Amino acid sequence: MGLENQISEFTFDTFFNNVNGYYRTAAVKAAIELGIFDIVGENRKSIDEVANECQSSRRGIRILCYFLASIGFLKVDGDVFYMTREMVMFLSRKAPGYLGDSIDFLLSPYIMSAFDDLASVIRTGEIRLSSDGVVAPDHPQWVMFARAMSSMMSLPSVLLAELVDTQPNKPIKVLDVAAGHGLFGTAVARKNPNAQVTFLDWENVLQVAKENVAKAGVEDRAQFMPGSAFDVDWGEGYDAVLLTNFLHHFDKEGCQVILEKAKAALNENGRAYVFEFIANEDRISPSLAAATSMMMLGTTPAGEVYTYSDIKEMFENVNYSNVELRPIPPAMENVVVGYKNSL
Ligand SMILES: Nc1ncnc2c1ncn2[C@@H]1O[C@H](CSCC[C@H]([NH3+])C(=O)O)[C@@H](O)[C@H]1O
Repeated sequence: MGLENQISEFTFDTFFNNVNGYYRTAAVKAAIELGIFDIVGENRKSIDEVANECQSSRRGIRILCYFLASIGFLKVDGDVFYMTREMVMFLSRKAPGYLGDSIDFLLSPYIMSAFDDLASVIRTGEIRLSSDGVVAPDHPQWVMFARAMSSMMSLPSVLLAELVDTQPNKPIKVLDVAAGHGLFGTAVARKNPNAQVTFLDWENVLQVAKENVAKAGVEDRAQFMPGSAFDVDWGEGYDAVLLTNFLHHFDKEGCQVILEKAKAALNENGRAYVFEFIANEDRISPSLAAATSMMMLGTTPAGEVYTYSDIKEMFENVNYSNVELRPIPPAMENVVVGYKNSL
């Protein structure tokens, strides 16, 4: 049963499919680890063939593959399994849109442990992870994030660069805050040969950004600024400040501190670009926005996913002149552009 049906009508299945939701997690993780999506790929494979190729028990593969087909991760025709074009695009290791690496971060024991006792997190308002969870200084989890999640950001980073670099080849100065893998700033540097880009993040995470900057061949136009975005001096005169997947880790006050720092660092025509999962005003769609809020509930002291009106209000509270929502399909995230001064 698809998620849409589950939310439109509560049934017996709704209860058990959600209580047993961890079977889905386990099955998808096992399939990625066993290489099942690479074995099936663009082929049609029988249970015996899959079992042989991944050197696994026939019973295990049979039960797993039928379950994967029941949750939409494989197609089945009798006892032959195959994948749709979309499945191949996201699940085949060699496809550019491959999502499988994200489990290294999303299903890491550290992140999963944040949800061991969610009721107590909610009752006490305190996360189970030590100190500030994933927003603690120099948190090693972000190095893993930068490696595991970068492939998901390669298309969005190119789409955001299109928005940022409106006048081709004009010298511009860009600050990529909480850069992680650094793909967003790197995409601007690749698009515009006269762009200078500064990458800000924890020292350990910047090592990954440096690798990606070198791979893109733009190291001569890259600077690195280690430390906390809340503490370090960002400098000034930037045409663009990129805030990608950062604000949802903090409460509104924290976000406003960041937006205010961005405003002070921008030049008179400068713009801040917030790239985020944005919840619709109903706060239940898109479902990944509501799910990302759950992630923040478990792993950060105060973060959550915001609606466009929340983000607009935060920008307005720190006196940006204009705020505009710019979807960049097919990315699931949206961009909110804040203009320091009127156009
Ligand atoms: N206080 C902080 N100062 C600077 N970076 C931080 C801070 N807290 C968390 N981070 C970084 O915030 C990033 C969030 S993940 C977002 C990474 C990237 N901008 C992307 O859109 O994919 C991680 O790289 C963290 O290391």
